[in-house]
Amino acid sequence: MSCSITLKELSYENSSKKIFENVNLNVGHEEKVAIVGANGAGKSTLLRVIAGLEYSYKGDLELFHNKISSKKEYKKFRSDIGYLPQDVNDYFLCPVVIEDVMFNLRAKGINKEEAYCKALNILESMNISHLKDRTIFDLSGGEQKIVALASILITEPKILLLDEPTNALDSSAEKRVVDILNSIKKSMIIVSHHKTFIQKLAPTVYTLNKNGLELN
Ligand SMILES: Nc1ncnc2c1ncn2[C@@H]1O[C@H](COP(=O)(O)OP(=O)(O)OP(=O)(O)O)[C@@H](O)[C@H]1O
Repeated sequence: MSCSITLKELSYENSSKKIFENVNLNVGHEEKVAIVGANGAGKSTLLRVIAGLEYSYKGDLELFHNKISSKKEYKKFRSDIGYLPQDVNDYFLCPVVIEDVMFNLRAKGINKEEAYCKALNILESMNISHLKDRTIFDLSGGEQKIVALASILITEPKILLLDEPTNALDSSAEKRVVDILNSIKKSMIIVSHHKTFIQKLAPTVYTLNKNGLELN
């Protein structure tokens, strides 16, 4: 199987305790996998490790069959990874919605007009074009989440790491996110407590517990 993400005997501990251990996982090309588990089981930390935000792990992390053993090596793959954190507040790069959604395209050298058109298209496809000129920090938590998702999807990363993507969304926004994510053919790891959301999206579900990841 062609794997986008491979984890072998991955473990992580911070200064005071072991967060998770014995984590083994293969996520195939365009495969969608969900991870569930109790509060504090380490799901968000695991996603942060895969997203290249935590480096003091033990075991192997491979992206597209390349073993990542340093920050420098991770850099080669950073643009392939779209990471939606559980709390999106600290991750916005611009104060206005349309500017934030355009930002990563502009950073890749795409001209302003093209970036603007693409940003508008994605906001329309997510039914949030009415938010385009709003200040991000005046939006509701659910609106911020869906704007953050638009800012990630616009760059078309090969892998999506989504931490509670429907947290704070109302049912119509949740349905829109399900439809959008179902239409995207990418490798995904979705962390969520929403069982019905997961059922609609990910055929493979693991529980993270003290033994590692167990297939449900
Ligand atoms: N910045 C941090 N500093 C210290 N401990 C932390 C930090 N972030 C997380 N932890 C601890 O790591 C453990 C795992 O947290 P994590 O957020 O990864 O769990 P989770 O499974 O995502 O939980 P939840 O379902 O509640 O979101 C918890 O015991 C938490 O207290």
